Amino acid sequence: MAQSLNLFISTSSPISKPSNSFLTGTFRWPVKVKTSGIRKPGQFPQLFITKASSASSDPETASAEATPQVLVSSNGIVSTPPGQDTSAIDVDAVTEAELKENGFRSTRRTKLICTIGPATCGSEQLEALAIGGMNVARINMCHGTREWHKRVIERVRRLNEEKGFAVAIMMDTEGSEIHMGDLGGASSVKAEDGEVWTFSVRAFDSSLPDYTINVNYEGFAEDVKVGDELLVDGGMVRFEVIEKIGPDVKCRCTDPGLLLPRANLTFWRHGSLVRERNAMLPTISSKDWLDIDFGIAEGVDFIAISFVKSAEVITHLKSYIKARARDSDIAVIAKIESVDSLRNLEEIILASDGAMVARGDLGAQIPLEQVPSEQQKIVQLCRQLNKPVIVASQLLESMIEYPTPTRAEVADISEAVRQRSDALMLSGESAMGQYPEKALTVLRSVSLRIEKWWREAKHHEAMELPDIASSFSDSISEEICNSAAKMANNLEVDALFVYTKDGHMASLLSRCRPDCPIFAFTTTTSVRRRLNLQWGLIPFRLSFSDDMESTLNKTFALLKARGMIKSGDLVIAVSDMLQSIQVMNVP
Ligand SMILES: Nc1ncnc2c1ncn2[C@@H]1O[C@H](COP(=O)(O)OP(=O)(O)O)[C@@H](O)[C@H]1O
Ligand SMILES: C=C(OP(=O)(O)O)C(=O)O
Repeated sequence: MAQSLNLFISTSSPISKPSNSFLTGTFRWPVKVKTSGIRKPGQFPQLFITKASSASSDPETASAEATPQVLVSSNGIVSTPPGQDTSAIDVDAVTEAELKENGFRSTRRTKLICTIGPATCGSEQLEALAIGGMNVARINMCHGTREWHKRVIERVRRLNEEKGFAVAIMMDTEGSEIHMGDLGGASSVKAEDGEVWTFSVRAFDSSLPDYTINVNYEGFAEDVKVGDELLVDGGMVRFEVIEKIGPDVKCRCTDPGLLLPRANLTFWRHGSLVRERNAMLPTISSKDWLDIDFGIAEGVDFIAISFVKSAEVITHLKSYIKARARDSDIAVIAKIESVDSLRNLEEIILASDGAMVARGDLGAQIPLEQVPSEQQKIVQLCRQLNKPVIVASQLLESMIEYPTPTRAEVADISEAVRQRSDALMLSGESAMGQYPEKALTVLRSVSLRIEKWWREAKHHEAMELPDIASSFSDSISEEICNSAAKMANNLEVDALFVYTKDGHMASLLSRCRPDCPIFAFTTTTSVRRRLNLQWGLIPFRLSFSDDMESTLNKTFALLKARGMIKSGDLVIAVSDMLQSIQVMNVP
């Protein structure tokens, strides 16, 4: 008889215990729980443990003994008497089309995001990144035209369709930040120590005069004062303001470095950030709204909002998205990169679908030495509140120019992985660097190594995960996922399976950061892509059949075909999809 332990939570509807149930454990049948009226009886999430069939991929040699016992009814009880079911895992249960659609194989837990720019926008380059582990492609609306971004989105979508990837698209808005203009077509310009440059709000008709930088903020010349310090790209290059002449501001370079097109500008006075009118600018500019319309029309998976100051802007954007596209499940990511966003951190994260620690701009707004502790705080808070979190910027800055990372960069990546952030993001390294694929390889191999070390050393965190459920049925999901993840670690099972409609239960499992991989099965392509941002989730899209057993067989078959599980593996599965499971009334 197959190794099988089934844990069910049923409604209090009057049902009797069937004679041949598999119920084991410390609870009594029927388990009485009060229904909140949110879900109908029989629609509760569910947890069970099963053992992968010892059947080889050859159904001829399949053993009925090892058939997974997955037996459910709408009232939450097992059926199919032991020994009667002889169906082994059938590799034919999964179609060619489904195999092709689900080509994704990595069990790396930390997800990787690549900003797409001139160095990576071609189909072949995008495919190389997808093969190299890119889970999400980020397009930054601060650069390039909408037509350019549209072509990138089309290429990524084609790649997903033709090669079975689930690369999600994240559109990042420009926001109302002060930034430099284009550099007259140059991809970068070096500013040397002591050189005098002019920062001007003037619109130049033809090409920019030498040593001149255009600034996008009308009030710039009025706001800065002689003696102010001007930081480009969060301090990568520094200038001192030496003279103001009408719309022109003359500055001397004090810390040399590379000026990149449209780099962010901040100015400091007597060691403090000057926010003044910049702080009054709207979070979402009129250009951003047009970009957001573009993102909605293109069906991007995530919209990242720059310089979020409060939760209201996130709530406002989410209702706008719903009004524009009723069925849209675009997730909104808050970029934490300003003093205001730190001040209102918890309410912003609660209102958002995820957050980004945008260390580039954050490091220009708070002292650099505070960035690591803020990063840790944001990562932990996001996990507690069950929101995916991205650590971004300068992870491999030196690889924009050089083929190998610095030791300090490797240590920085390791720390973000050790903190269990959901995702790491490449910016200039992949957008315009000389070694985008190599940079991605470094992210991948460092992530894998630290994750492995963490598991081997049995570093289970004792992090307190607060209850976050807002309804009774959500509480059930949360308890099941917490228990399943704990059980998975204690029993050292090989995988967690989650069958999920909207991804919620998958994210609850991910939040626990269990040791084993989490295979997440959903029926929707967009949910699959969205889950691809979250720690430890390996998302697949499949159509489910009416009975859970054949769905389970199908998922085993898919994973076997992909070489991701093997016969005899022990699996814990949870599901929030009982609605679609066949009703089998218990006599
Ligand atoms: N779509 C694009 N077109 C041209 N250059 C880009 C694009 N996206 C990114 N880049 C380049 O990569 C650099 C780093 O990207 P990113 O961090 O997203 O931008 P920024 O820090 O300027 O907001 C940018 O400064 C820019 O030089
Ligand atoms: C990711 C960031 O934002 P952006 O690239 O838009 O400046 C950052 O500032 O770290």
